[in-house]
Amino acid sequence: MKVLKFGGTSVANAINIKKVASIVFKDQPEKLIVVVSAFSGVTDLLLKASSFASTGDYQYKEIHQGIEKAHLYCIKELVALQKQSAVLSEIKQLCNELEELLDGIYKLQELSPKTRDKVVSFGELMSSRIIAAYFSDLSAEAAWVDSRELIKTDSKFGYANVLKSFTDENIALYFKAAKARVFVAPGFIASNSNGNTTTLGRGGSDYTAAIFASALKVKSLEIWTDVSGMMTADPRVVTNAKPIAYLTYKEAMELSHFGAKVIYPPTIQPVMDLEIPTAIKNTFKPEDAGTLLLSDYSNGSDRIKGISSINKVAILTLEGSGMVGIPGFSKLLFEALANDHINVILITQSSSEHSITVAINEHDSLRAKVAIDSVFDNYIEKGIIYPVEIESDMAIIAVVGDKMKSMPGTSGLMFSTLGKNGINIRAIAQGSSERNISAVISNADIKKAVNVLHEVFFEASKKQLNIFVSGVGNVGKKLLQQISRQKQYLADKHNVQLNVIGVANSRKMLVKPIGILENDFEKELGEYGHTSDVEKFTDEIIALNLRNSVFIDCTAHAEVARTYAKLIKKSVSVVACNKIAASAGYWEYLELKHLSNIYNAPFLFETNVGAALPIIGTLNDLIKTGDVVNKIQAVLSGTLNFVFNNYDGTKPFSEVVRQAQAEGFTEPDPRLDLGGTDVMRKILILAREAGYALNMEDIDNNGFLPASCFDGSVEDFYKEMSIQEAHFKAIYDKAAANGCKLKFVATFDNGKANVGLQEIPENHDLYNLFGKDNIVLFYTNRYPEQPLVIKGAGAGADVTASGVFADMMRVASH
Ligand SMILES: NC(=O)C1=CN([C@@H]2O[C@H](COP(=O)(O)OP(=O)(O)OC[C@H]3O[C@@H](n4cnc5c(N)ncnc54)[C@H](OP(=O)(O)O)[C@@H]3O)[C@@H](O)[C@H]2O)C=CC1
Ligand SMILES: N[C@@H](CC=O)C(=O)O
Repeated sequence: MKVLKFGGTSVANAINIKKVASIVFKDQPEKLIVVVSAFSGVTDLLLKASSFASTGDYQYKEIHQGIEKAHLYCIKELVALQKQSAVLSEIKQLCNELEELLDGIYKLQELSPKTRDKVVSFGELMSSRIIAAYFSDLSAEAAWVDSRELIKTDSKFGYANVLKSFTDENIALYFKAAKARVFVAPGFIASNSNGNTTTLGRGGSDYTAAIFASALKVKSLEIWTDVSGMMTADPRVVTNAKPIAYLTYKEAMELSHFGAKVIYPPTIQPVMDLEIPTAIKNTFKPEDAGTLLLSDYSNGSDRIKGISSINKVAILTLEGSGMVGIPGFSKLLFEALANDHINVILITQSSSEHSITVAINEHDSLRAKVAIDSVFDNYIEKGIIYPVEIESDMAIIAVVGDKMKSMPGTSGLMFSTLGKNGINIRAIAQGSSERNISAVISNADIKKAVNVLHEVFFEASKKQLNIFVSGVGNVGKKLLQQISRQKQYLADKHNVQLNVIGVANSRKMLVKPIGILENDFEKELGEYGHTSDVEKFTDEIIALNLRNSVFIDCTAHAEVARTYAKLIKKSVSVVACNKIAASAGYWEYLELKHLSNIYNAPFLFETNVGAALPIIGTLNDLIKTGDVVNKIQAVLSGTLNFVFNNYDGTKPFSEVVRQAQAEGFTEPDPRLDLGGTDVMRKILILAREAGYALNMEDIDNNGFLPASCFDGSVEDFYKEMSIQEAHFKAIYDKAAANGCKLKFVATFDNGKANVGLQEIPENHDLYNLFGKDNIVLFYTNRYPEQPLVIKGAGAGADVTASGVFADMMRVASH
């Protein structure tokens, strides 16, 4: 014998009920009990109607009519015409009874739990009658059975307790004598010793099925629903959630208590006691394996089977010296809550016994405070206990799995993952069964928390990186192209999934949680983007609160650089080719590095010096391994190297500069390159990364541009450079006459830094430097005479974008 239960959407309408029939009558030669719940939404409507009636609101009539119409319509859709009249009159009669009951409530304007149970029972009574009539139409072996006659409870209306042995005996006797093969029984409803209808709690149809299953010690119980089993997480929150093939009863109990709504928690106890295999299957995809609940299963090593959460929780903390070492203190606390019917979801007490924290439903929090404070008012008056503190807007996240007790490191992984993602944990609880570790966190973090934990426990194979690019000019655009080209490779070979979620330029910004197509970003930005606003862009990133978020700054804008601290404090990593932050005031630079450490969000800017050349990374490695940098000599401007490599007076100086700009080597404002500011920033960043506390003001700039070039706009700058052509020619001729090349050199020596144009003779390390190349010579304790040299292309959108990309991948593997 088997028990099958169909609920909610499985019995929403005639089409779905036909699907149920195809499952029930498919190759099932054995006896079956089919437990059904009310048609989808009907229980809510019945509750609403009774509540309207009790407040004297005539709308209950309309609801009643709607319910009647829907049920009669369903009969016409399901049952053959010649067999309809019997069931139509049965349902009509039930509808009349229901109407009389509602009229009575309306007249008395009173609704007791007993009457409410009676009203809601009509949902299951009608659905089961109709389905039984339909099944009888399909097979002569089908019959209706009244669960109220068989399942006996106490009189706790709304949530009645089953009188187990009496019920078991009743059920066994009944089915021993019954002749049909397929029995259709209403779920959820039962009766007390006086024959009054009781109910088993919302979702109680699952429980009805389990009661039948355990009373008859059936071979299996099947709970048919609209999902393919219990999932590793709520699929509405985690897109990669997957069905769990096997669960122990205890794991299922933990998951269902903790918000996984697939099975009604009390259902599990009766089947667990008798070790009845229980399958959770999908009516709409019967071919899916679903989830099988067993007492134990030896294969499978997943230490965590699922992640669940409860929202809208408040935590109450009772604290004070008055509770230390006093027996019975917690009893008083929990009695106060119990007396006020307040359910406690989680408890934690520090071993110092100085505080107890409990989590409860948010809507009970004020009642709980009043109840507890009044019990402890004596202690509060004496100042040895503080009044209860309430923290609302909390949520509980739990990881569940039997095997975690035999595998160390589960809680370590859980908490470090939450920590790495900037999720603050307010309280922790782990039952002694070691089957569930729960943490209380802010409600705002719950989606992110479930996703990051799902990623580490179930998707170890793919890490999501959520990318926001500010600045989509030369470098930003190239970066998006590179991401687009490389995405599949990274997903396949490195298990990193790149999602570009936001882009912005100075005019428009767009944040699109489902992702922006990198190759189409200009179109999307144009069509759907809003007016750009640096603050709003970062606020949206923070509000989205996506795991592994990385903000990429490809602008040259100070306002954008000013947002880093705010982002890092929310655990958003920052990758910048914009040099403004790392070359701002020393304390601002240090603050960002410090924040990056405490919030565990990388702040990376390798491209600030020498584009994609591994200069900052190499310097960091030297310092980390104990080397000391004594001197740096470098050519750090791609623009200036290009200009002086290409200028010999045959073409005007200003035109060579224009060419450098057209090639994408210059800053958005080329005066920063020509005036030496860009190189000052770079040597400053190197000195700082080497451990020296320098500022821009500490650097001497031996510039070569006449002061007049800095007046006016960028166009004025180009005009002025043409006017000053003779000045540039003279500088060039003098160097050439000395057999030298012109290089704009940056030096850091003995704690001091300077930049300036130098004539470099042929035998010098800096002489053979072509095109837009950069070179850096590090003189350190380990490299005292022969410096460590890094040389190569030091500017250009493509190389810079690749350096930014590499920093981004460093964030991914952080
Ligand atoms: N080019 C190179 O070789 C290297 C460049 N870098 C750095 O890369 C950065 C970008 O350079 P590059 O791509 O050449 O510059 P571009 O001028 O080509 O691009 C700058 C981008 O920033 C956008 N922008 C400006 N202000 C804002 C703002 N407030 N909010 C959002 N976006 C804004 C611009 O928008 P809009 O288009 O609307 O003006 C544009 O999309 C610079 O900081 C530079 O120092 C670093 C190493 C090498
Ligand atoms: N404008 C810079 C680009 C890289 O930082 C340069 O010319 O080197």
